[in-house]
Amino acid sequence: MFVIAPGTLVVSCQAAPGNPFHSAERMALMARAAEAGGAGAIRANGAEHIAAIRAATTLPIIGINKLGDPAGVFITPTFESAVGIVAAGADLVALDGTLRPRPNGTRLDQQIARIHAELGVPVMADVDSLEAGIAARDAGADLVASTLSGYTNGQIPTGPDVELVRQLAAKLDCPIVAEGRVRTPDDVRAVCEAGAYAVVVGHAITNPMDITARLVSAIPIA
Ligand SMILES: CC(=O)N[C@H](C=O)[C@@H](O)[C@H](O)[C@H](O)COP(=O)(O)O
Repeated sequence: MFVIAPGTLVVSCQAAPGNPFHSAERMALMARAAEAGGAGAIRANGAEHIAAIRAATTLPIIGINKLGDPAGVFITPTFESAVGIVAAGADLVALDGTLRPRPNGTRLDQQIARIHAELGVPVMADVDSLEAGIAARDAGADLVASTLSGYTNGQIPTGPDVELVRQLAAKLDCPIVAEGRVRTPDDVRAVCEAGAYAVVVGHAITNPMDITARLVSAIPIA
């Protein structure tokens, strides 16, 4: 049971501190707007925002809890960080599934096993490579997502990692979720043709600052 249906567009309703939309109420409005537009699920960060979104929509929620240093493992890095988001209403927990060292020497397979056993929800591993995806599936992940591709080394690419989605879909026996820099209908088609089970879109829908900056940067300098 994967919580999200095949062919779902998931809208990531996140706003970091410093973003004028950084509040639970505003993220709940984003979730309602996403639902009205046809989204089939929401991705959200932190117990407070998830609780507000849970009260505003019946859509499934992929919950995360960003903690610690963004240069390392910071998306739901421990079992403990998953407890509050499930209590707040998350139906599925997403967590860092890269091969990087985890906090306090914890192991991915142990974290996933505890989430399954004690919280009773499926787990989606956010990975950055085929190798990490294979390891995360072996560790018990129910779904694998391309979320962290482009963020763990070097320069951040402009578009989604369609090739990683294709490789994960060809190799793994679980749903593959395309996430990260999906911005246009062509991007959505490309990741779906590559084998994505579902597609997560964040900034291109829920971050007006990012949308504005991209359009401003397209204005020719006089
Ligand atoms: C790398 C990282 O921290 N990704 C985060 C994961 O939750 C979010 O900041 C992204 O917005 C989300 O993955 C959706 O991606 P995009 O906003 O590119 O559509």
